[in-house]
Amino acid sequence: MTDPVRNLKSQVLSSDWSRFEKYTFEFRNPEGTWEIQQREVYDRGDGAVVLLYNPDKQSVVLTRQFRLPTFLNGNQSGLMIEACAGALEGEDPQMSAIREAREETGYSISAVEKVFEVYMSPGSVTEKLYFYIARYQEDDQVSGGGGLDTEQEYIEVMELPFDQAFCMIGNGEIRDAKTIMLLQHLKISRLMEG
Ligand SMILES: Nc1nc2c(ncn2[C@@H]2O[C@H](COP(=O)(O)OP(=O)(O)O[C@H]3O[C@H](CO)[C@@H](O)[C@H](O)[C@@H]3O)[C@@H](O)[C@H]2O)c(=O)[nH]1
Ligand SMILES: [Mg+2]
Repeated sequence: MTDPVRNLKSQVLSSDWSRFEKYTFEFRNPEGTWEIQQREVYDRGDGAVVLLYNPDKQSVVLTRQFRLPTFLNGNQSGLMIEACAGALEGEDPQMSAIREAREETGYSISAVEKVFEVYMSPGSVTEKLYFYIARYQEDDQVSGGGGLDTEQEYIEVMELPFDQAFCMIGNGEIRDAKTIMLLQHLKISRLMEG
């Protein structure tokens, strides 16, 4: 297959916590003609998300934390209910999911099950997010979680009945894409039905 892009050039607009670049490139359009395009792209690396679930208790573990971008766009409290997630820190995505579960929720899980890999916002963000689910037991909780103090995360851990969490998608209390995807995955795959 012919490469769809040639003469790719970029200008760094910001390079601080993450990288924001403006790309200019030639794109081979469906008619086979090369045309010049420009796109601004945000690169904050890849991430991993894991939904902890317990079919015996019919429960899931979620987190609640302040998310500035949502506050800037209509979410008055800025709080978001999410499955635990985090940026990959140079490690295997599975290990990252296990580490984030421990840091954010306090649950020490030893294995996760892969669901899928997804580009969450392909028009502007490079991030690929690795999705996992993991069964947990009550005695897997080895600390209160809450995230790293050094990262000023202030994460609240919420253990909820699965049915309640699922209803919270419908009533708008849960409006984070990765979390909705994983709750729906649990439902579709009937993993909560024993
Ligand atoms: N100083 C500074 N700190 C930042 C910035 N952005 C993030 N941080 C800090 O870095 C921490 C990153 O925490 P993680 O748990 O690794 O990531 P996350 O914010 O939970 O992100 C996860 O969810 C995102 C949204 O769904 C995903 O985009 C991301 O890949 C990951 O899965 C944040 O809590 C915050 O303390 C920034 O621009 N500046
Ligand atoms: Mg996180």
